[in-house]
Amino acid sequence: MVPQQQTSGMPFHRYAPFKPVDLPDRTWPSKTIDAAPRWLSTDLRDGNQALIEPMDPERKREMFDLLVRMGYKEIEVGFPAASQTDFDFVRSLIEEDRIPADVQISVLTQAREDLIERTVQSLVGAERATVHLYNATAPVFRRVVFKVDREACKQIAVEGTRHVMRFAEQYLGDTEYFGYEYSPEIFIDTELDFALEVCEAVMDVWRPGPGREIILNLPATVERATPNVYADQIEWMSRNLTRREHVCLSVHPHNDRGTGIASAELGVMAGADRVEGCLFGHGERTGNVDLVTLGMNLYSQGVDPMIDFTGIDEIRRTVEHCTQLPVAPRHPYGGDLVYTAFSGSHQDAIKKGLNALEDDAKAAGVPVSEYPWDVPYLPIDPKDVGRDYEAVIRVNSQSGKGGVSYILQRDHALDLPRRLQIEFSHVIQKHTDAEGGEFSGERIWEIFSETYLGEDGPVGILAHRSTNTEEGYRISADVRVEGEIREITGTGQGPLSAFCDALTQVDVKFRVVDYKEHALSEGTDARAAAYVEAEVDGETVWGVGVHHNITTASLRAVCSAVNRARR
Ligand SMILES: CC(=O)SCCNC(=O)CCNC(=O)[C@H](O)C(C)(C)COP(=O)(O)OP(=O)(O)OC[C@H]1O[C@@H](n2cnc3c(N)ncnc32)[C@H](O)[C@@H]1OP(=O)(O)O
Ligand SMILES: CC(C)C(=O)C(=O)O
Repeated sequence: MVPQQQTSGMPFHRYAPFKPVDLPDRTWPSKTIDAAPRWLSTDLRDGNQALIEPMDPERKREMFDLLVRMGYKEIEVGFPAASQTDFDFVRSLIEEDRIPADVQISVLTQAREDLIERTVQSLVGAERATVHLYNATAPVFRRVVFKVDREACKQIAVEGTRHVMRFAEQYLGDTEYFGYEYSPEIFIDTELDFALEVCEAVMDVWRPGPGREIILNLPATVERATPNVYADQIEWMSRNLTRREHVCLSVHPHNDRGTGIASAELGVMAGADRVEGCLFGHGERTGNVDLVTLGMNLYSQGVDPMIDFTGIDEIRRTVEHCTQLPVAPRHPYGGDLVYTAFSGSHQDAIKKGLNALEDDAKAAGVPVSEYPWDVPYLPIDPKDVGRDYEAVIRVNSQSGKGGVSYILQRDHALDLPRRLQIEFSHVIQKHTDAEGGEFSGERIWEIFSETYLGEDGPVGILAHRSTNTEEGYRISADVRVEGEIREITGTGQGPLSAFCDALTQVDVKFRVVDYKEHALSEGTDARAAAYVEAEVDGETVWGVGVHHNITTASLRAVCSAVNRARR
């Protein structure tokens, strides 16, 4: 019988389902995103206001410089009326001339006259700046927080906009470009017709037109619906707003349901021109939408995010330092473990994929870094964000031959034949089962060396001399057998068969089943590896030899197989 789930007993009846938007001719589902939206980083405002310990001025400056380096052109730098620290930070950016000419800073304020005046004052001397005004428009806020009806709520926004314009005229005469942003806070819970009415009333005051845009930012202040509902709301607003060509429609998703990314992406498909968020999703509660994931999602689809993520680890470290909060190891694109595979089948496919990529790029005469990426389990090339392949494959008890042999290839250029890969992965498996935990490249090499390359077994080769005549190959070798040094001779078609023939003189019955050799390095210091699969005294085993001389490497591989069979 199929298992039957039981009722949770939790009071789920306290929560109402979200009302869908009546938009049967919605167009966003068939849209694709083929260009980056405008980005606004609110790390220094929404991100900062949600920190356990808000950033001190030094950390704020570090964050600001990082955002500028990455290429953000719109940066919300604070809430200057909130505190002297916030005010002073904005002043320091302006007075110390730290804002590049192509970067627009913005500052947030409530719609209160005294706060607006102080906010505008913080911007004196800025070449480019935006004031961002908000008031909550959702029913529960009108009823509980502000105790106003719709009309009075709208008037808060309208009056606030008038104050912004008046104070800007009074204090910001020298500002080259003064921008204005308005947010009906809790937009997603606001009746759409009312959100539209308030935005229209604000626009009537600001009077957007050519060269005078207005940013209308529609926040999912607390994410409460599936992302398709937000997309419907955005498309509805985009269709119904007047003066749309002078409106920069902006989305500001939070992540309460864990779908902030989808909300932002569907919002852009629905007509948003701009996205507000924070690096690695810092911000109130579960955070603002994560700008790193959004940008890299575009990148992984072949769209230029217009933001530089090449040093993702440095970005992460700086954000961790500034926010004093860790980024989770599984965080998309930037977490420690996100390009790492422990499991055998993943490792196998990645190894094959990376090898194929190299071969295909070589065949096409294109550098690997430019060749179209198509490697299983890795959505992007980790090298594009400054990671190397070191961490891509890591070995523990879940790993198989692909991962183990990948590490030997990566660290020691050993290209193990398939059946040797299988044999050695069983050796590793015994160790991981017994010892647990992760096995480093060094540990794997240590086990490989002990298993195949040790020279202290019952049989060892000390020296060899050979002649190649018309009758065939003749070898004479000094070998150590059970501590005794013997000279043995043999003939064959090559050094390997001649040595096998010679070994019969010391009672070793050796038959080569498979053999492979390859160079490990180039130049005068070149070394080679030889792999022999052999039937020794009735048992099939692999042996490995590594030496500057390829013949010595192959004879060592034979001794390695004999020793393993006798061990
Ligand atoms: C969704 C968001 O992230 S919005 C941004 C939120 N960020 C912050 O609040 C951080 C900075 N804020 C602060 O430092 C302070 O709240 C200040 C300085 C702005 C105001 O401080 P105070 O005057 O002490 O007010 P308080 O913090 O209690 O805020 C609540 C008051 O502001 C009013 N208010 C809240 N938002 C707004 C708004 N957007 N416009 C006008 N009034 C508002 C409330 O109705 C309430 O008024 P009341 O005291 O008359 O009931
Ligand atoms: C001020 C607004 C944009 C905000 O932060 C929110 O609604 O989340």
